[in-house]
Amino acid sequence: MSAIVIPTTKHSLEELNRESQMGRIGTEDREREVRQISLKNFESRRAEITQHLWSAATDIGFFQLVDHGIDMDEVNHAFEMSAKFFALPKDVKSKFSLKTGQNAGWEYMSQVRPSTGTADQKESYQFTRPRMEGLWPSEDEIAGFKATLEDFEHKCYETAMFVLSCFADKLGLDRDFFTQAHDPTSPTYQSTLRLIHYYPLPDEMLDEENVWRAGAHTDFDALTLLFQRKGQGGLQVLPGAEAQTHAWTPVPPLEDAITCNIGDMLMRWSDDALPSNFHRVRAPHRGEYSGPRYSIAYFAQANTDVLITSASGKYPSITAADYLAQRIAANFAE
Ligand SMILES: O=C(O)CCC(=O)C(=O)O
Ligand SMILES: [Fe+2]
Repeated sequence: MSAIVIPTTKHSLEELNRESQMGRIGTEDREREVRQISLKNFESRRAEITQHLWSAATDIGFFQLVDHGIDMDEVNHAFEMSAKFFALPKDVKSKFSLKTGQNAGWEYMSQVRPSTGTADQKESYQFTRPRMEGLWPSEDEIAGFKATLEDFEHKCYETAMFVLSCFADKLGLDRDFFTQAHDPTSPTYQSTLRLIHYYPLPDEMLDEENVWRAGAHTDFDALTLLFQRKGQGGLQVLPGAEAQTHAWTPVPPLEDAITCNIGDMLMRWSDDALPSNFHRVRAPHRGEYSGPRYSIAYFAQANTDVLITSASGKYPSITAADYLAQRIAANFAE
């Protein structure tokens, strides 16, 4: 049995030290429930929805939004664009390579998680509104790509802001506190839409121990919205408070649901009232579907000039720019 590499680098952020401990395979726990929350008639049901969101967020930390108002056609369309992008030849995709530290552009096999010390078996394309100069494929390369992504990103933004406004109510903040902190019209906006393509796993890699589609991590952001495809499972969650059990719960890949989780930025901001959670995408086991897996994530992360403060003083204040820069540096080599 080959040993799993557990990186021992000491980081200045507490969350990175936590993450470094999470690389082992562990076990499965199918008892935890990933709740589904309907956003139907959300304006008139706001109080009720807020209770459901808060309860799920402070319990398992992952929940799935249904009746969320983003049409299945739009979701399918975004996934079509994603498939077209990743199907481009490598030398074309290289024209749109990730700008260092910027969360914009294309990368492949370059994200090394502090938990596993090995590259995720994936490629991804990040869309961060103010940083896209030179990073869009032309209309000849993929017709409608830019317009589709811009539109889809905005729908994600609106959904994320609704959820965050419910949390703001519970935290005793102004309802639009987080909306102001994520202003998409500002050049300091740094929320990101990420298209992800996990490579098919060749037979000989199926039994290898330290092969991950996405190594265990918590998200850097305030709130993540994730779109999955039917039949393309592998996402697993582990609530932070139960991290020492190393018992992971599968998150079903429901096509019509948006899977949400709290990120570290919101955990700091809420003084741990809203806990971020570990999650990962494990490699398929022998006998399971091992073809490609596509997902799309929207990361709501406060604008660069926003100061993330902790009312209790538990965490030192840090700008959202510095916070993300440290997290990105710990995941991507220069
Ligand atoms: O692809 C997935 O299901 C999860 C991706 C993820 O956790 C991430 O990119 O942060
Ligand atoms: Fe994640």
